Amino acid sequence: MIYTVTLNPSIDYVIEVDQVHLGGLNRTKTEEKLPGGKGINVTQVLHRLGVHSTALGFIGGFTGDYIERFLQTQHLSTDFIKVHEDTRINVKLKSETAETEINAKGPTITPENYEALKGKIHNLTNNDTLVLSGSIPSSLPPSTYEELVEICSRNNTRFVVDAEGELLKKTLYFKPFLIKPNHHELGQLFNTKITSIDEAVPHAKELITMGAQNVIVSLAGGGAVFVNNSAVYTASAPKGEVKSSVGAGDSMVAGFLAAYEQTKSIEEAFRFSIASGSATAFSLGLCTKEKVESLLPQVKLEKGD
Ligand SMILES: Nc1ncnc2c1ncn2[C@@H]1O[C@H](COP(=O)(O)OP(=O)(O)OP(=O)(O)O)[C@@H](O)[C@H]1O
Ligand SMILES: O=P(O)(O)OC[C@@]1(O)O[C@H](CO)[C@@H](O)[C@@H]1O
Repeated sequence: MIYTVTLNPSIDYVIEVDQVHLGGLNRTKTEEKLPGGKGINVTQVLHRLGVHSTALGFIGGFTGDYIERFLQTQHLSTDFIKVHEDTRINVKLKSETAETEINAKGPTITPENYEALKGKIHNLTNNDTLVLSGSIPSSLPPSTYEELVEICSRNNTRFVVDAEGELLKKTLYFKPFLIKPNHHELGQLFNTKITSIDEAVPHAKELITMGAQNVIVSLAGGGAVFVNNSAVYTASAPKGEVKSSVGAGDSMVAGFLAAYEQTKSIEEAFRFSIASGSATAFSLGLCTKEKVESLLPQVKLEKGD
C-alpha cells in the first residue's frame, strides 16, 4: 500500500486575473478552492490513475474539515492527525503573463502531534511505500524528514522524497527509492544554476552516489532527466497550453509510482511520469488519466550515458 505524508497541507485558492495590479484592487475572472499540499496531490493523482493510497499528515480547523470532506467525497482514503490551529490557505495567482504563489506558514504542530505521526509510520511494513513531500511547518524540527525516513529504513519500508535543500539531502544516506528535485532545487543543492538537461545529468548522478536509488530532475517545459545506477534517460516535455503548473511535480511522482506499480519498468514509469506532469500543467487542477494517456505518445526517451 502507498501512503503519502503532507506535514503542511493547504487549501489552494487558485485565482485568475487578466493582469496583476500591485497595490491596487484586483478582481478575479475565475476562482477555485482545491485541497492541496504535495502529498495530498500525489494521493489524488494516484487515485485518478487507478492506484489506491492513504493520505497521512496534520490537518486542523475549518480549512482542514474542508479538505477532509473534499477528499472523502472523491472516495480517497485519509488518516490525518488533528491539530488545533487551522490548516493554511495558499494563494495561487494566475495572470496572462505569470503564475505567482503565496504559501502560508501553516499551523503549529505539537510534539504530541508529531509523536502520533511517527507512530503511524512505525506501523508501515516492507510491503508499503511512503511518499514524503513538501515543506515542513516551522514548529517541527528541521530533522523531521531524516527522523521519518530512519523509521522507514529500519522497517524496510520503501520511501520517496520530494523536498528542498537540506530536508532532501539529509534523507539520501537512507537510500530513498525515488527523489524528484526540479532544476532550481538541484542547483541549490550544488550551489550552482542549472538551465538545461545536459547540466542536470552530472548532478543527478551525484545524487545517486550520495544514496538515492532513482532520481528524476524536472525542468518544467524543458523536459526531464532520469538517472539510476544502470541507466540515464532524458526526454523533452509534451507541447501544449499551460493552464496551471501547480501540482505538476506531484503528478510526476504519482505517475512514476503508478506506472512502476503496474509495469515494474523504469522506462515506462519515467514516460508516464512526464506525461502526468504535463497533463497537470495543461489543466486547471490536477491531471486525469485520459489526459495523461493522450500525451504519452509525445514522450520519447533518449538513452544517455
Ligand atoms: N510549460 C510546460 N510544458 C510542458 N510540460 C510542463 C510544463 N511545466 C511543467 N510541465 C511538466 O510537469 C513536470 C514537472 O514540472 P516542474 O519542473 O515545474 O516541477 P515542480 O517545480 O516540481 O512543479 P510544482 O512545484 O509546480 O508541482 C515537467 O517535467 C513537465 O513534464
Ligand atoms: O509549501 P510547500 O509545502 O513547499 O508547497 C505547497 C504547495 O505549493 O505545493 C503544492 C504543489 O506542488 C500545492 O498544492 C501547495 O500549495
